[in-house]
Amino acid sequence: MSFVSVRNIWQAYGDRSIIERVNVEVDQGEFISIVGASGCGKSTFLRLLLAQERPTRGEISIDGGPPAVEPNVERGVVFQRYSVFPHLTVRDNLIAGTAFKTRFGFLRGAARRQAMQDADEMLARIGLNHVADQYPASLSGGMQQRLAIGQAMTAKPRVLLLDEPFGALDPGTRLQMHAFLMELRALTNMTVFMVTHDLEEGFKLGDRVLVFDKPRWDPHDPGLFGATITYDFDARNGGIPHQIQTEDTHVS
Ligand SMILES: Nc1ncnc2c1ncn2[C@@H]1O[C@H](COP(=O)(O)OP(=O)(O)OP(=O)(O)O)[C@@H](O)[C@H]1O
Repeated sequence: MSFVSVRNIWQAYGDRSIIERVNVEVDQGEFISIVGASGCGKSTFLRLLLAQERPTRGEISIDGGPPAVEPNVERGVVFQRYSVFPHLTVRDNLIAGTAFKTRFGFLRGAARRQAMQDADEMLARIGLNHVADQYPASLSGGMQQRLAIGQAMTAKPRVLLLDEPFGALDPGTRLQMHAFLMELRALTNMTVFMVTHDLEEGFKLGDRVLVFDKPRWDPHDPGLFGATITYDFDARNGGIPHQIQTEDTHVS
Protein backbone atom coordinates (compact mmCIF):
# COMPACT_ATOMS: atom_id res chain seq x y z
CA MET A 1 0.00 0.00 0.00
CA SER A 2 1.22 3.52 -0.79
CA PHE A 3 2.40 5.78 2.00
CA VAL A 4 0.04 8.58 0.98
CA SER A 5 -3.14 7.49 -0.73
CA VAL A 6 -5.65 9.98 -2.12
CA ARG A 7 -8.80 8.32 -3.36
CA ASN A 8 -11.44 10.14 -5.37
CA ILE A 9 -11.24 13.47 -3.54
CA TRP A 10 -13.76 16.22 -4.28
CA GLN A 11 -13.86 19.62 -2.63
CA ALA A 12 -16.54 22.27 -3.11
CA TYR A 13 -17.19 25.58 -1.37
CA GLY A 14 -20.93 26.23 -1.56
CA ASP A 15 -21.93 25.55 -5.15
CA ARG A 16 -18.39 26.14 -6.45
CA SER A 17 -16.55 22.97 -7.24
CA ILE A 18 -12.80 23.42 -6.64
CA ILE A 19 -11.28 19.99 -7.11
CA GLU A 20 -12.86 16.76 -8.27
CA ARG A 21 -11.89 13.13 -8.84
CA VAL A 22 -8.37 13.54 -7.51
CA ASN A 23 -6.59 10.21 -7.18
CA VAL A 24 -2.92 9.81 -6.43
CA GLU A 25 -0.68 7.26 -4.73
CA VAL A 26 2.66 8.41 -3.31
CA ASP A 27 5.48 6.30 -1.90
CA GLN A 28 7.38 7.21 1.25
CA GLY A 29 10.29 9.51 0.43
CA GLU A 30 8.91 10.71 -2.92
CA PHE A 31 9.11 14.41 -3.78
CA ILE A 32 5.91 15.53 -5.51
CA SER A 33 5.81 18.88 -7.28
CA ILE A 34 2.37 20.36 -7.96
CA VAL A 35 1.78 22.90 -10.71
CA GLY A 36 -1.33 24.41 -12.27
CA ALA A 37 -3.09 27.66 -13.11
CA SER A 38 -3.72 30.17 -10.37
CA GLY A 39 -6.85 29.38 -8.38
CA CYS A 40 -7.18 25.78 -9.57
CA GLY A 41 -7.06 24.34 -6.06
CA LYS A 42 -3.40 23.47 -5.38
CA SER A 43 -3.37 25.06 -1.91
CA THR A 44 -6.77 23.53 -1.23
CA PHE A 45 -5.25 20.13 -1.97
CA LEU A 46 -2.42 20.84 0.52
CA ARG A 47 -4.95 21.89 3.18
CA LEU A 48 -6.74 18.57 2.69
CA LEU A 49 -3.44 16.70 3.16
CA LEU A 50 -2.88 18.78 6.26
CA ALA A 51 -6.37 17.85 7.52
CA GLN A 52 -7.15 21.55 7.94
CA GLU A 53 -10.22 20.78 5.86
CA ARG A 54 -12.21 17.67 5.20
CA PRO A 55 -13.02 16.81 1.60
CA THR A 56 -16.61 16.96 0.41
CA ARG A 57 -16.09 13.44 -0.89
CA GLY A 58 -13.30 10.89 -0.95
CA GLU A 59 -10.58 9.72 1.39
CA ILE A 60 -6.98 10.47 2.19
CA SER A 61 -4.76 8.13 4.15
CA ILE A 62 -1.22 8.66 5.36
CA ASP A 63 0.61 5.51 6.43
CA GLY A 64 -2.64 3.58 6.49
CA GLY A 65 -4.69 6.03 8.61
CA PRO A 66 -6.50 9.33 8.19
CA PRO A 67 -4.28 12.45 8.47
CA ALA A 68 -4.03 13.55 12.11
CA VAL A 69 -5.74 16.85 12.87
CA GLU A 70 -3.06 18.11 15.30
CA PRO A 71 -0.58 20.43 13.61
CA ASN A 72 2.95 19.32 12.91
CA VAL A 73 2.76 15.86 14.42
CA GLU A 74 3.28 14.07 11.16
CA ARG A 75 3.26 16.93 8.67
CA GLY A 76 5.35 20.08 8.56
CA VAL A 77 4.19 22.99 6.47
CA VAL A 78 5.95 26.00 4.95
CA PHE A 79 4.16 28.80 3.15
CA GLN A 80 5.54 31.44 0.80
CA ARG A 81 5.62 33.97 3.64
CA TYR A 82 4.77 34.33 7.32
CA SER A 83 5.66 30.79 8.28
CA VAL A 84 7.80 31.77 11.27
CA PHE A 85 6.86 33.49 14.53
CA PRO A 86 8.04 37.12 14.35
CA HIS A 87 8.08 37.55 18.15
CA LEU A 88 10.45 34.60 18.74
CA THR A 89 14.19 34.50 18.13
CA VAL A 90 15.58 32.17 15.47
CA ARG A 91 16.51 29.55 18.10
CA ASP A 92 13.12 29.82 19.84
CA ASN A 93 11.37 29.40 16.50
CA LEU A 94 13.10 26.03 16.16
CA ILE A 95 12.27 25.05 19.74
CA ALA A 96 8.65 25.95 19.00
CA GLY A 97 8.81 23.40 16.13
CA THR A 98 9.50 20.67 18.72
CA ALA A 99 7.03 22.05 21.25
CA PHE A 100 4.23 21.53 18.71
CA LYS A 101 4.74 17.82 19.13
CA THR A 102 3.70 17.93 22.77
CA ARG A 103 0.12 17.83 23.87
CA PHE A 104 0.11 21.30 25.43
CA GLY A 105 2.57 22.96 23.09
CA PHE A 106 5.33 23.75 25.62
CA LEU A 107 8.40 22.02 27.04
CA ARG A 108 10.15 21.89 30.40
CA GLY A 109 13.06 20.15 32.13
CA ALA A 110 14.91 17.46 30.19
CA ALA A 111 12.54 17.80 27.21
CA ARG A 112 13.41 21.50 26.91
CA ARG A 113 17.15 20.80 27.18
CA GLN A 114 16.83 18.15 24.46
CA ALA A 115 14.83 20.58 22.30
CA MET A 116 17.57 23.21 22.72
CA GLN A 117 20.18 20.69 21.65
CA ASP A 118 18.06 19.65 18.65
CA ALA A 119 17.55 23.34 17.80
CA ASP A 120 21.30 23.95 17.83
CA GLU A 121 21.87 20.95 15.53
CA MET A 122 19.21 22.27 13.16
CA LEU A 123 20.72 25.78 13.30
CA ALA A 124 24.00 24.31 12.08
CA ARG A 125 22.25 22.31 9.37
CA ILE A 126 20.38 25.32 8.02
CA GLY A 127 23.43 27.57 8.45
CA LEU A 128 21.81 30.03 10.86
CA ASN A 129 23.85 29.50 14.05
CA HIS A 130 25.39 32.96 13.75
CA VAL A 131 21.94 34.58 13.97
CA ALA A 132 20.43 32.27 16.62
CA ASP A 133 19.48 35.11 18.96
CA GLN A 134 18.13 37.49 16.32
CA TYR A 135 14.49 37.96 15.35
CA PRO A 136 13.18 36.91 11.91
CA ALA A 137 12.64 40.53 10.78
CA SER A 138 16.42 41.05 10.77
CA LEU A 139 17.00 38.09 8.40
CA SER A 140 17.03 38.08 4.60
CA GLY A 141 14.15 36.38 2.74
CA GLY A 142 16.27 33.30 2.02
CA MET A 143 17.32 33.02 5.66
CA GLN A 144 13.70 33.34 6.80
CA GLN A 145 12.64 30.53 4.49
CA ARG A 146 15.56 28.36 5.65
CA LEU A 147 14.34 29.00 9.19
CA ALA A 148 10.76 28.12 8.20
CA ILE A 149 11.90 24.83 6.64
CA GLY A 150 14.14 24.12 9.64
CA GLN A 151 11.25 24.82 12.00
CA ALA A 152 8.92 22.50 10.09
CA MET A 153 11.60 19.81 10.15
CA THR A 154 12.53 19.94 13.85
CA ALA A 155 9.27 18.15 14.56
CA LYS A 156 10.65 15.41 12.25
CA PRO A 157 7.51 15.26 10.13
CA ARG A 158 7.12 12.35 7.79
CA VAL A 159 5.38 14.58 5.27
CA LEU A 160 6.57 18.09 4.41
CA LEU A 161 4.12 20.39 2.63
CA LEU A 162 5.62 23.37 0.83
CA ASP A 163 3.31 26.01 -0.64
CA GLU A 164 5.41 28.09 -3.05
CA PRO A 165 8.22 28.16 -0.48
CA PHE A 166 10.65 30.04 -2.72
CA GLY A 167 8.15 32.22 -4.58
CA ALA A 168 9.17 35.44 -2.84
CA LEU A 169 12.94 34.94 -3.26
CA ASP A 170 15.29 36.38 -5.88
CA PRO A 171 16.67 33.91 -8.48
CA GLY A 172 20.11 33.52 -6.83
CA THR A 173 18.70 32.84 -3.37
CA ARG A 174 16.20 30.46 -4.94
CA LEU A 175 19.02 28.36 -6.40
CA GLN A 176 20.74 28.26 -3.01
CA MET A 177 17.47 27.11 -1.44
CA HIS A 178 17.15 24.32 -4.03
CA ALA A 179 20.58 23.01 -3.07
CA PHE A 180 19.70 23.35 0.61
CA LEU A 181 16.42 21.46 0.24
CA MET A 182 18.04 18.67 -1.78
CA GLU A 183 20.75 18.27 0.90
CA LEU A 184 18.13 18.06 3.64
CA ARG A 185 16.18 15.52 1.68
CA ALA A 186 19.20 13.34 1.21
CA LEU A 187 19.53 13.18 5.01
CA THR A 188 15.91 12.23 5.73
CA ASN A 189 13.25 10.06 4.20
CA MET A 190 10.62 12.77 4.11
CA THR A 191 7.78 12.65 1.65
CA VAL A 192 7.41 16.14 0.16
CA PHE A 193 4.52 17.88 -1.62
CA MET A 194 5.59 21.23 -3.08
CA VAL A 195 3.30 23.66 -4.89
CA THR A 196 5.21 25.87 -7.29
CA HIS A 197 4.46 28.20 -10.19
CA ASP A 198 7.91 27.51 -11.61
CA LEU A 199 7.83 24.46 -13.90
CA GLU A 200 11.61 24.27 -14.06
CA GLU A 201 11.80 24.23 -10.26
CA GLY A 202 9.10 21.54 -10.18
CA PHE A 203 11.01 19.26 -12.54
CA LYS A 204 14.37 19.97 -10.96
CA LEU A 205 13.33 19.13 -7.40
CA GLY A 206 10.46 16.70 -7.92
CA ASP A 207 10.50 12.97 -8.53
CA ARG A 208 7.07 13.51 -10.03
CA VAL A 209 5.25 16.59 -11.28
CA LEU A 210 1.46 16.63 -10.92
CA VAL A 211 -0.48 19.07 -13.08
CA PHE A 212 -3.82 20.32 -11.80
CA ASP A 213 -6.23 21.53 -14.48
CA LYS A 214 -9.90 21.57 -15.36
CA PRO A 215 -10.68 18.99 -18.03
CA ARG A 216 -14.33 20.04 -17.92
CA TRP A 217 -15.14 23.69 -18.40
CA ASP A 218 -18.45 25.47 -18.76
CA PRO A 219 -17.91 29.05 -20.04
CA HIS A 220 -21.35 30.05 -18.71
CA ASP A 221 -20.53 28.76 -15.23
CA PRO A 222 -16.77 28.55 -14.57
CA GLY A 223 -17.34 27.32 -10.99
CA LEU A 224 -19.39 24.33 -12.09
CA PHE A 225 -16.50 21.92 -12.52
CA GLY A 226 -13.38 21.50 -10.46
CA ALA A 227 -9.75 20.79 -11.32
CA THR A 228 -8.16 17.38 -11.21
CA ILE A 229 -4.73 15.88 -11.86
CA THR A 230 -4.44 15.84 -15.63
CA TYR A 231 -0.78 14.83 -15.89
CA ASP A 232 1.55 12.87 -13.65
CA PHE A 233 5.07 13.32 -15.02
CA ASP A 234 7.91 11.11 -13.92
CA ALA A 235 10.58 13.76 -13.46
CA ARG A 236 13.26 11.19 -12.63
CA ASN A 237 13.43 9.96 -16.20
CA GLY A 238 13.54 13.18 -18.09
CA GLY A 239 9.87 13.95 -17.57
CA ILE A 240 8.23 11.60 -20.07
CA PRO A 241 4.61 12.77 -20.10
CA HIS A 242 2.01 10.33 -18.90
CA GLN A 243 -1.43 11.77 -19.44
CA ILE A 244 -3.89 10.24 -17.06
CA GLN A 245 -6.93 12.40 -17.76
CA THR A 246 -7.83 12.43 -21.43
CA GLU A 247 -11.50 13.21 -21.68
CA ASP A 248 -12.39 16.42 -23.44
CA THR A 249 -15.73 17.46 -22.10
CA HIS A 250 -15.73 21.19 -22.79
CA VAL A 251 -19.30 22.36 -22.64
CA SER A 252 -20.24 24.94 -25.23
N1 LIG B 1 -12.25 28.51 2.45
C1 LIG B 1 -12.65 28.86 1.23
N2 LIG B 1 -13.92 29.23 0.99
C2 LIG B 1 -14.34 29.56 -0.25
N3 LIG B 1 -13.54 29.54 -1.35
C3 LIG B 1 -12.28 29.17 -1.17
C4 LIG B 1 -11.75 28.81 0.12
N4 LIG B 1 -10.44 28.46 -0.04
C5 LIG B 1 -10.17 28.63 -1.35
N5 LIG B 1 -11.24 29.04 -2.02
C6 LIG B 1 -11.33 29.27 -3.47
O1 LIG B 1 -10.92 28.07 -4.08
C7 LIG B 1 -10.18 28.34 -5.28
C8 LIG B 1 -8.87 27.61 -5.23
O2 LIG B 1 -8.01 28.25 -4.28
P1 LIG B 1 -6.53 27.73 -4.02
O3 LIG B 1 -5.89 28.72 -3.11
O4 LIG B 1 -6.57 26.32 -3.58
O5 LIG B 1 -5.90 27.80 -5.48
P2 LIG B 1 -4.38 27.73 -5.93
O6 LIG B 1 -4.33 26.83 -7.11
O7 LIG B 1 -3.51 27.38 -4.78
O8 LIG B 1 -4.12 29.23 -6.36
P3 LIG B 1 -2.78 30.10 -6.44
O9 LIG B 1 -1.89 29.41 -7.42
O10 LIG B 1 -3.24 31.43 -6.94
O11 LIG B 1 -2.20 30.15 -5.05
C9 LIG B 1 -10.05 29.86 -5.36
O12 LIG B 1 -10.99 30.34 -6.27
C10 LIG B 1 -10.36 30.34 -3.96
O13 LIG B 1 -10.98 31.59 -3.98
